Amino acid sequence: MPTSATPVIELHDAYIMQDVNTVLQKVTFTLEKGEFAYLVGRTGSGKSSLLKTLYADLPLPAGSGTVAGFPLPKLSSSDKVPFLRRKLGIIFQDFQLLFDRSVADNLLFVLNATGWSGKARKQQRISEVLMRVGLANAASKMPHQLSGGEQQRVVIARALLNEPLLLLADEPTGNLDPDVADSIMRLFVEINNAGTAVLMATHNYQLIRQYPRRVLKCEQGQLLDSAIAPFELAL
Ligand SMILES: Nc1ncnc2c1ncn2[C@@H]1O[C@H](COP(=O)(O)OP(=O)(O)OP(=O)(O)O)[C@@H](O)[C@H]1O
Repeated sequence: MPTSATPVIELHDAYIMQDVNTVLQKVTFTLEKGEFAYLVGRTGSGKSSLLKTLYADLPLPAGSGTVAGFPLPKLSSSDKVPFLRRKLGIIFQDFQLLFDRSVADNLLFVLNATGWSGKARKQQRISEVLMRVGLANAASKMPHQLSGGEQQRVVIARALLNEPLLLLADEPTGNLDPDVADSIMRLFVEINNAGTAVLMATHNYQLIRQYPRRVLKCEQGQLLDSAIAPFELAL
């Protein structure tokens, strides 16, 4: 099991592949516990593919890597994927809420799927995460009664249910207007300040300038790292 000094992500000479095509090669980087990094790069440069590899939706065919202490090679085809996913919070641009049930039931669905028991315990956890994202009064609402920003907060609450070590976010502010994007970003900063590592793919350079952090950039099949060699942010 990981110790407190174990990074949450460790990739060494990793190959990120889509089918038979190499998207990124020789990817080497480490994300420490509680660290925050952006993931940038042009459309099609490999951000989503890298994130998918990290949550074992794509295999790691060459190189080595661990996420939350789980070795990635061969993991995507094993029955251990759910154990990895319980250590992660995964947030996509399109919210993927279940629109046929309330906010509380969306969260309950995940608690039930991840082995929680005890009605009172589950209600308590749902209240806690909704409070955390500033939606204490939204439990009984249906997703369509919420704004886009509020729906994204529910998605973030859902990702926090199992106290993840790491949040992987793919364009979490992509469909939101600038003010709402800023409030979602502040929420990510708060969550990160409380100790959860965050890797966030984004095209929003304004947010990066406003909340400067380490930047990983997918470019021409490689991953550049601002912590090793600073680069211009412009696309
Ligand atoms: N399901 C798939 N099957 C085959 N190739 C894919 C698949 N998804 C993406 N690709 C290809 O992999 C490459 C990287 O795509 P990826 O979605 O990782 O880029 P991205 O940087 O996340 O782009 P965007 O900013 O548009 O989301 C692209 O060439 C893309 O066409």
